[in-house]
Amino acid sequence: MVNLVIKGGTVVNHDRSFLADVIIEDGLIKDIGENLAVPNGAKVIDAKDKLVMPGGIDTHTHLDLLFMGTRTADDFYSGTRAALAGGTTMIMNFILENKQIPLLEQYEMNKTRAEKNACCDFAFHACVYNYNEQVEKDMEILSREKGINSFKMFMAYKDVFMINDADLIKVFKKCKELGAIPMVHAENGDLIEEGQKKVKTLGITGPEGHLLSRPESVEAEATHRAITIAHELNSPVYIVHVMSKSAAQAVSDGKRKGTVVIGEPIAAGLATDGTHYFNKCWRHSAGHVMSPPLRDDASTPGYLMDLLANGDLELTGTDHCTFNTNQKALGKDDFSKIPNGVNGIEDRMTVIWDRGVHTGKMDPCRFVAVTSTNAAKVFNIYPKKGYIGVGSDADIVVWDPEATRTISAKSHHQAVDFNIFEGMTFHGVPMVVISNGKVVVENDNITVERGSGRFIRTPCYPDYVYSRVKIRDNIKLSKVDREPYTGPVVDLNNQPNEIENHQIPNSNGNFHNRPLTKSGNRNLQDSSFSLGGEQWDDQNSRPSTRVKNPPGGKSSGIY
Ligand SMILES: NC(=O)NCCC(=O)O
Ligand SMILES: [Zn+2]
Ligand SMILES: [Zn+2]
Repeated sequence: MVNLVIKGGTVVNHDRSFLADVIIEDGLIKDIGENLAVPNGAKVIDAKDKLVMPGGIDTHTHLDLLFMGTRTADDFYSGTRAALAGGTTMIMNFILENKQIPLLEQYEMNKTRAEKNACCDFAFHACVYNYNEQVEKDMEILSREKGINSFKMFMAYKDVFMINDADLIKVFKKCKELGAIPMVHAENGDLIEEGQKKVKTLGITGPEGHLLSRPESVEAEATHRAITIAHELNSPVYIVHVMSKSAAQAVSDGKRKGTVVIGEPIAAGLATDGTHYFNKCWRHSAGHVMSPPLRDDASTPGYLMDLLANGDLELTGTDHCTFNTNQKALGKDDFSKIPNGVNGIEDRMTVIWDRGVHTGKMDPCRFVAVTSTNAAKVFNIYPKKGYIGVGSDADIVVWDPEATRTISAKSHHQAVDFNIFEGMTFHGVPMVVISNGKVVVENDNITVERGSGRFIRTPCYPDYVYSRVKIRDNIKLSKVDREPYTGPVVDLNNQPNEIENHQIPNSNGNFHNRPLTKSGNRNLQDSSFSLGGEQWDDQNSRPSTRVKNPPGGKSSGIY
């Protein structure tokens, strides 16, 4: 049965745009073409002068999350309803429960809640806090049987969610074995702890302390570390909420070096900044507290948008994690107790259109790529999602590129009582939103059904991420064929006493004078000269010959 015909609009996909009608039947796109006949009984949506685009996919949400002692203002119902109001038709929510609860149980809890309440389709990312046999088994079941292809680790939130580097490496390796995507919240948790102590010692207790204790370098260092680990393991890595210029630069550098790194800026970081932390109004200032913080370098949003436009950053989420003012007030006397998180689920599409397309930084095709298609590709659900094509899910937004929306907590559909974009006017507004073939938003009327959203499985080994990884794994290092060395070899037990007064490092890298042997030579039998497979030069104590020299003179950075 034909349900809907979208007439006369410009269809915009990530790769091209063209004038066409779109016919929708049973939740799927049935036909696309010019001047299609309207089948009997079909509802017609007039899209003249409008754009017909794949509904947005928000890669990063926290709905119904208990965090820092309190539960988010938005649950799966209010959050997905607001998402649809803004033109987002699918969300990807983090499963983030108390780390004592096994991952599989966390998954079941979240799936039950979402299936009962979500109004749009949803998928999940799981979070991993450490590595052991149980976690390994759960990761296998989640990815092979339960439809989860992404695992997030926190390099911050010390003593709560933070994972150590050794376990982080193990999780990266496990993800690679499973064809899953390791994601990281990249901030140095140990340095944040130091920063918080320092800032509090100065008597700073207000929200500005949040920014001051988490400087850019703390985000950039962890971003660089995560990318380096991925590079050396030939693993992909997904950096969630890239918030600063220097972290974004680390992502760009990683890409240029050939690492498969996906950088995700969020609506907040693309359109507002950390100068708000210095606002005299505590409520206003605390309302912007999130981690990593918005940056007080006011050129940051424009810079992040530039990188999103040129491809260095790949896709967008919101990190929608909302707390009302009375919840933020848990930290009224101590910034480190302010629940972290801001809104965006409803605002993202409009914010990115305005700051990205309306400014001329990106074209509508790139907008579709960064708000929908690239997410579908990265998480392996393309072209079911993220594409206007025959057979794809009918998740569609009819977009008015010229209409404007002034955002306010008074009129938004998010449950939270604060909006970080309060009073800001943006171009680009969804006129009609179609979710699973049903009109759910039309001229500001929202008609959603609690529990109508479906769980979308994200299969492992997305080509978009893994095809390069697989090819590179097949490029084997080979040794250099050469004639064996047949010349003399120094006898270490019978050397002239030429290093008598030199200090040489022991195997810990400490320096000490070696005792002379009876023969008057240094006793070199305990081989302090060999550190980690490297020969050491006695004169200036640095490696002189790399024993494990890679073939062809290549360093380990072959990618
Ligand atoms: N980002 C934030 O401030 N809150 C949500 C948890 C997280 O993603 O770190
Ligand atoms: Zn995070
Ligand atoms: Zn988050």
